[in-house]
Amino acid sequence: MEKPLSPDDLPIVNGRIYHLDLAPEELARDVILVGDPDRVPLLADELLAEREADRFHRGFRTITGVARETEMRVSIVTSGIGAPSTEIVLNELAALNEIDFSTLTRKESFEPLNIVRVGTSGGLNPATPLGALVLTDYVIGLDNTGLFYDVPLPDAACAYLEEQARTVLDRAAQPGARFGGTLAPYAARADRDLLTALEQEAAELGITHVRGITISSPGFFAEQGRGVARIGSTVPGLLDALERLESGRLNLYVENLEMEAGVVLHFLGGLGYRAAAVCAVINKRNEKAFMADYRRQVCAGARIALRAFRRLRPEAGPQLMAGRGTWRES
Ligand SMILES: O=P(O)(O)O[C@H]1O[C@H](CO)[C@@H](O)[C@H]1O
Ligand SMILES: O=c1cc[nH]c(=O)[nH]1
Repeated sequence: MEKPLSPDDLPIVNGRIYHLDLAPEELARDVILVGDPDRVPLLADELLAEREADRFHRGFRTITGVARETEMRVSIVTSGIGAPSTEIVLNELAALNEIDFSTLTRKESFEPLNIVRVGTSGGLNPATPLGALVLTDYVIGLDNTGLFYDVPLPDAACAYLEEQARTVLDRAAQPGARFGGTLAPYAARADRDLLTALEQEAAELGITHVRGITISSPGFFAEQGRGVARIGSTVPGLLDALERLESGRLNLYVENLEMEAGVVLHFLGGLGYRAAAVCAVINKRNEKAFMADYRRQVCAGARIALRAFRRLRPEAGPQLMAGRGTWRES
């Protein structure tokens, strides 16, 4: 018999997972993951008919309820900013889904979660307008969080992108830079069915969108080509280098730059969950433009995610409240 997990392996406090402060029954099978905790109530107000759970701990807000339009249960969860914070959240979501909290052992069977990151990003393709939604087809992670998870390469395109990214970053490194040549990009891809469903829903709703390659950086400033006083950059021409990246047979543009999609698609793909990312372009560096109010765009991203979940699981049907605090999940 499997040994139960100990609290230092998986901290659970009063039946709730430590950072998210959630109990297993408070998590829906379909999840929208957002960077900003304030985006959780924004999307809940806009999209949910009823709320079941509303938790907030260590900056992570989660609201679970039933979506007005699809009548399906959904959890809207905060990832926080960047791969390290996101990695904690993803592990806790997987634990909520896969661990029996009463015995602290792994369940013999469970349904995979469906998770869509709905975020904001900087646009890299001059042809893609401000406010458009980028549906990530492939992602290149520049963080090293993903490197701690030895996920097999999803396909040959990922191998090609990793090689390309390594080459352009090495070439663009500042000569003599202490860390030049040490960046180790990893590639991952969105779940094919989820991506197709998102694209269909965006097209059906007439939402401006594009499918492309996303770059996930481990930070916002030097890691995204922004200058910093007094400290040099390891890769000063980062944006130009990324724009030169060739996608080979994929024939996709490098569309956007953000901070979480890499670890989301890499880690969840490795678990066999369905994962995708939809990020609004809120700035364009070539136009010196920045969109401070992007509420309409993230609501549109979340709406196509909800409709995509319904497209993937039409058999789920309306998930109405069966009694206070108890839900029928299919
Ligand atoms: O709007 P969110 O989802 O937070 O996403 C983007 O915004 C943050 C940076 O401002 C990073 O988290 C980046 O990935
Ligand atoms: O430029 C941007 C805009 C949003 N999010 C990012 O990570 N970068």
